[in-house]
Amino acid sequence: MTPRKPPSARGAAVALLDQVIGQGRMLSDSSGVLRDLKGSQRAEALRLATDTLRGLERADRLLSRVVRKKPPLHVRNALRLGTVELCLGGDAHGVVSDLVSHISTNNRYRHLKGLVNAVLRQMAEGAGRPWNDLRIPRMPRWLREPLAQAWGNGSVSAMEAAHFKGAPLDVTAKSDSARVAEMLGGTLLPTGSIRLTDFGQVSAQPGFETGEWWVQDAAAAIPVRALNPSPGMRALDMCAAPGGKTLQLAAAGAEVTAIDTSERRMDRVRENLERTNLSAELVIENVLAFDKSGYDLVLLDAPCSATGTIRRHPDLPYAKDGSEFGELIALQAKMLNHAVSLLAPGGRLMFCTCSLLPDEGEVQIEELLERREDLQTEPTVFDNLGIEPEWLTEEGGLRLRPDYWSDLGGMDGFYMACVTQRT
Ligand SMILES: C[S@@+](CC[C@H](N)C(=O)[O-])C[C@H]1O[C@@H](n2cnc3c(N)ncnc32)[C@H](O)[C@@H]1O
Repeated sequence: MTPRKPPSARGAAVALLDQVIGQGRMLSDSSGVLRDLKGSQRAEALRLATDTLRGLERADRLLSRVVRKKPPLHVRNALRLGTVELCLGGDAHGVVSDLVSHISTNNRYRHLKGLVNAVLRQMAEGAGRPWNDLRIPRMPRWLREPLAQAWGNGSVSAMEAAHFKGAPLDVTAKSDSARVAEMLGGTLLPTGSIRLTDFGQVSAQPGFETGEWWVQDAAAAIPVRALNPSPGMRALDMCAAPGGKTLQLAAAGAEVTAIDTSERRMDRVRENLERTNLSAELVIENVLAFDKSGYDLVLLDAPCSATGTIRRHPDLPYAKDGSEFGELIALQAKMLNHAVSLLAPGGRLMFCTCSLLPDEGEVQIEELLERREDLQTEPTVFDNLGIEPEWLTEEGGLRLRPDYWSDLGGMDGFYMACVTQRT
């Protein structure tokens, strides 16, 4: 029996694209495809798939000029990947021969290897040259339309420019942000996060092993900064995994209970707590069934569309179609009602979602305030945090968007609001 040829990173990247575009599965759910690859090849396959998804619209536009009849998805994805790589300066010989050989090893598509060879050669020889003149890739219509309705076409174009640029790496320091910024050679942002633009493997950076910081987008770090926990406060992190906000609460000295339904994701919280030498009580449970109350601080970082994270997850617009968002919106409303019931008298609730859709942010809080006249928002919690006053919203929340801080490298899209009982 001839030994099976080990998969190449490019071949695996094409399979990842099939999974995202053909099966609606996110890249984070890629362990099956990457199983037979070495660590560095896995990272390479993920990088290639991510770059391709970011430039997909441009690749399709160039390919439509040279391919008359659309080939099957797997071959189209190989052409897309090759086109993006070539247009971004990849080595023509390596890209073309590797993808042709990948297609030749597949009985179903072998007859199309000549097409792959001819098209990618054309791309390498000049058909890919207009790349930089093509428009910034747009989000698919199912997402672009509701966002344009909410924020206007100009803002959506600015968000798309931020998505196309991708994201730097932001970290939160356990204690001394200025010292950690210096140690990592990063920039200290106005809100206290540290931004790295040129970084290698995260776990190889100084201070990672010793737990002096953790990865957390600058926008995601703001809800806990706004809550400003004091040592000894009882804090409930209702949807905690992988634990960025749990770590912030614990680092501030709060007594934290962290809940999540996912055992696998809770393992990440446990590892993060161990690495940073911080502690929290971990509860694996549906938060709607959790009925211990009396918390000074309740943080509800609710499950949502995650449309604020497209800079880092360009697969999202292709893996999703918005059909599950209605269920998420209903769940967020239920969780908000429940979260309020767990507060101690005088306690504060921080609701947040990494979403760009007002239905998962502003509208949730407006509707909560309509349902519960005894509640109010506390916009003053966002004072002196290094954010721009125009990011505050009418109902008393804070709206963050990927096109904000464009000169500093952007931020995730996020919504947050602090809710208290009226006195
Ligand atoms: C947006 S993520 C939380 C991110 C986290 N707060 C952080 O900062 O790292 C949402 C989390 O909610 C959890 N979740 C979803 N439904 C839940 C439920 N009914 N009860 C508890 N956790 C839930 C998911 O497993 C997921 O880990």
